[in-house]
Amino acid sequence: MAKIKAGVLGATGAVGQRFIEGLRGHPWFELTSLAASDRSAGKKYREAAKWRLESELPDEFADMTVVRVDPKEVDADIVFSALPSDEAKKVEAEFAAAGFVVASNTATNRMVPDVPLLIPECNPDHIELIKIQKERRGWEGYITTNPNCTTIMFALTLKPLMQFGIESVHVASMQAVSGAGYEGVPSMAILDNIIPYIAGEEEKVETEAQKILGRFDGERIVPADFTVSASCHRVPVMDGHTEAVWVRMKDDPTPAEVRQAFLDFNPGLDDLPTSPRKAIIVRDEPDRPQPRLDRNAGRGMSVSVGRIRPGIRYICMGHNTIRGAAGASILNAELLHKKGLL
Ligand SMILES: NC(=O)C1=CN([C@@H]2O[C@H](COP(=O)(O)OP(=O)(O)OC[C@H]3O[C@@H](n4cnc5c(N)ncnc54)[C@H](OP(=O)(O)O)[C@@H]3O)[C@@H](O)[C@H]2O)C=CC1
Ligand SMILES: N[C@@H](CC(=O)OP(=O)(O)O)C(=O)O
Repeated sequence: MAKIKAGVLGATGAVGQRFIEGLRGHPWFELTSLAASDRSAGKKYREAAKWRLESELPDEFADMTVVRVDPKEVDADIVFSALPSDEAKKVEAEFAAAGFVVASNTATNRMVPDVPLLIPECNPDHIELIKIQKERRGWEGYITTNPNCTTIMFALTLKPLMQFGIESVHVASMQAVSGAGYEGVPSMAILDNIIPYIAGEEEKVETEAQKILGRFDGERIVPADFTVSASCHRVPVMDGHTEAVWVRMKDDPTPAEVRQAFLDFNPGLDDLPTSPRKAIIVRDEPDRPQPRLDRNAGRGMSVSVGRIRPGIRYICMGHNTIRGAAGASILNAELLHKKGLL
């Protein structure tokens, strides 16, 4: 089978680099185009990007020439978007209109009614929106999105709890510095410190999960009927968002029932290459999960949960630039391919 040609928009950035890492040697996708700003276009990737991951910059991409973020310059069937939101707003629709499948990691289109906000383990049926989106807009291509990196961790853990009738969720996040990009938080601001504010984050966290866990009624997504109240904080951790979660449920399950629901959760995505063997990993030690020890579980795609207590209260944690960003988009693209939409 010929591989599907993939491009990365914003390929030189923090998330762009994770895309390159995640697409290297992918069995279905071949990375054919690396796009970034005019500052980088025309340069070899190794000159344009400061490679900041622990893995080596793959040789096969180091000498690729970076192109501009322009549908006429990008050679691909699908583009993974890791652009700043304001730039994404301008160009993602242009790419979709030009016939590209756009798997976007940016906030720009997530809450647009005819754009699926996907977590394959939670709402694979929401891809039905794609047909509606294409008809409405008259596009050859289409846009899908993945959630904010804080939303995705707790939304995934809520999926197996939906059976108990979720009424309200409270979440307090402890977010890694990589979520803000390499130059996002100065070291003098975050070392020996916690910053109890992340611009725009609580608004996203308080709305996205209801769309993800909502019901597709044949025309639109009817949001899930629970409230989310969030408090978001930046902590001096490199990678891995940790979240304290309180969930009130109509059936008032015990911690043992909640633990069992997490253990039983099997979304049946074993045939997708980026899918972890376990989407949710239950840690029974009293002091887990921890970002340094648990963020790479399932190659960065598992969400670890622990400290399940009456209330119901628990901690969840996952890798913010893999499960929370590039890995999430790649998993979405794999779902689209499996469903014949790519
Ligand atoms: N799912 C999630 O929650 C997460 C999402 N994100 C989102 O992913 C996106 C990328 O974040 P991150 O990688 O940290 O950002 P970076 O600042 O590290 O990278 C930005 C990338 O976009 C390119 N770029 C910047 N401005 C322009 C422009 N005007 N035209 C074309 N390309 C441009 C840059 O190219 P150059 O190097 O040439 O300047 C670079 O490749 C953001 O929207 C961010 O919010 C990030 C983390 C997690
Ligand atoms: N706000 C997240 C990362 C991010 O960019 O989120 P979004 O994709 O919703 O803009 C963080 O700082 O950790």
